[in-house]
Amino acid sequence: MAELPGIVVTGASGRMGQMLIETIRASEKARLVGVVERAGHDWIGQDIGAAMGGAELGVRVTDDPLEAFANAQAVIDFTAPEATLEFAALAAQARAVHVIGTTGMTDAQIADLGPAARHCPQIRAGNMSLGVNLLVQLTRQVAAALDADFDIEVIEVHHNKKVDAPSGTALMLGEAAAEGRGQNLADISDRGRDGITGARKRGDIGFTAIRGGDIVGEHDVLFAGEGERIVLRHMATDRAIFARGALKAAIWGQDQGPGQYDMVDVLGLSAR
Ligand SMILES: NC(=O)C1=CN([C@@H]2O[C@H](COP(=O)(O)OP(=O)(O)OC[C@H]3O[C@@H](n4cnc5c(N)ncnc54)[C@H](O)[C@@H]3O)[C@@H](O)[C@H]2O)C=CC1
Ligand SMILES: O=C(O)C1=N[C@H](C(=O)O)C[C@H](O)C1
Repeated sequence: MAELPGIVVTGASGRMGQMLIETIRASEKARLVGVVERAGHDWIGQDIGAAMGGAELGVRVTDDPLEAFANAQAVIDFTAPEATLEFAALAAQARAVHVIGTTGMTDAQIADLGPAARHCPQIRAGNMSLGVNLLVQLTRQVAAALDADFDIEVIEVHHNKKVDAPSGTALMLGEAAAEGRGQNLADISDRGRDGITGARKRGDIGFTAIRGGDIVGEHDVLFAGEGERIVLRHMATDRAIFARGALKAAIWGQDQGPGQYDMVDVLGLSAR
């Protein structure tokens, strides 16, 4: 019987890193073979299970990603944009599937991921949950069915530690709405209103970001017309939904050639 795919988790001490480690540990379809944290972190050298406050898992936290990736079939990476760029090059070198959940990347940083994907499958999504990826499709359909008499606003709500805005999910939803209208989001995006902004521009897609407490992640797409409103909503109450999606992507990626993929590919959702 073929050995289960060996997976490395980067950003091991993070909110998502720990959730991913738990998810892989509990899975019968993959093995945890490495965990990476940034140099200088307290957990470097410790057993990851013990560092997380539980039983030892026999995997030590390292700050050497190249060494960790060398023996892995997949890398699951929910860290920060600069780190993800470094990991993309190293995953390519190791020919390991690179699953990228990191958000807040600039367009230039996203373009810089391209060369690495010539050597390994690279699966990236601002949200790895089934529910949000379905909501993206619904948003595209509703936007295509309505004209610009309906103002579109994407409202996202997250915990007070989140460092990027709009969220990666909000951008996915905004892009889907723009596609539904046959437009580029960059041309009609309205972000960061403050002061005398003037009336809302017809056809724009607005973004609102709310931060507070321990909220895992909530996204509304509001279609506001004269005398009626439609709201499409996703509410995440458990980070496990993102970890399960990422693990599914890492396993799915074992059968793919080099290239760039997203969760629509992984989940086999209907054509765009
Ligand atoms: N695509 C998705 O479904 C989801 C994406 N995210 C995104 O994942 C990212 C991480 O989110 P959280 O876990 O909440 O953040 P966090 O701040 O709790 O964790 C990030 C971890 O990455 C580590 N890190 C940073 N630079 C590193 C480096 N060079 N080498 C190794 N480790 C490094 C940090 O030390 C930290 O432990 C964010 O961009 C967030 O938006 C979060 C949830 C779901
Ligand atoms: O940082 C988070 O927590 C989340 N980030 C992702 C995003 O930016 O959309 C996904 C999820 O909403 C949680």
